[in-house]
Amino acid sequence: MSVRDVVVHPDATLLAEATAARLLTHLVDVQSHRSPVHVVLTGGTVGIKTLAAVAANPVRDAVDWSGVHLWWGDERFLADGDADRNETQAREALLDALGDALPPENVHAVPALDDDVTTPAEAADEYAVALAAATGNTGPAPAFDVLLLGMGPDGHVASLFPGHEALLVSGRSTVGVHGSPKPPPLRVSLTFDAIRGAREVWVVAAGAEKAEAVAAALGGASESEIPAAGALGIERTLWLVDVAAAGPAS
Ligand SMILES: O=C1O[C@H](COP(=O)(O)O)[C@@H](O)[C@H](O)[C@H]1O
Repeated sequence: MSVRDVVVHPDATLLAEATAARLLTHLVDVQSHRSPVHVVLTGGTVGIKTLAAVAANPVRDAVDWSGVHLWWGDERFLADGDADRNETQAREALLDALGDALPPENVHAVPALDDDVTTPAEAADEYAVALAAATGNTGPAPAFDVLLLGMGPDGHVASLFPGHEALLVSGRSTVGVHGSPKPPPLRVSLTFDAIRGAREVWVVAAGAEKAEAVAAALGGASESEIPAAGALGIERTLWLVDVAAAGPAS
């Protein structure tokens, strides 16, 4: 049976540091009985802060990064190296610091806008092929070991926004997103099918502006209203929040 836990940390900095410590320990634990390990990264404020905290944590050297594959839950459809790409921010926060320990072929960035890939749908299709290849083409996406998700104040996770048609896409692992209410408007996202194929889903959220969405998601809101409510792991769904995001009841 899937378990849901909520862990509240004092502030955004401690939330990021505790999430980083939790992630590193979890990777070490999983590597004691399974390889490779598939991790899905998130963009966003706390997501990137968490990656920087991983880079600064000495336990990162206890992880065998050659056996870790990194994916993204969503990406802003921009040119390679654009400062607003989640990949660019993740490279600056963590991947560059890992250096040779992390083989480049283990880093599965969402295709960027270029001469060959000109629409979010093309990028999504290419990413779906990469995801399926990682399963040996036996399924649409790996059973991710940990899937990290930030959450916007509107309750969006990855690039699945409230009321958006991308929420309804099923039977495939990725979707091209047009008209994102948060800039940039063009994005690529994992679908709920791919998200819900993860063993563990960790939603990280900080700040009072997220409190209403956290309460709604945990209080049984529909996923069309609050997409974070539909982000569930097969074995565990973990909500990692700070006091402000947990709201007055915490
Ligand atoms: O645009 C995005 O926003 C969300 C949440 O970001 P935050 O700054 O409010 O924490 C993030 O999860 C997503 O990956 C990103 O593309």
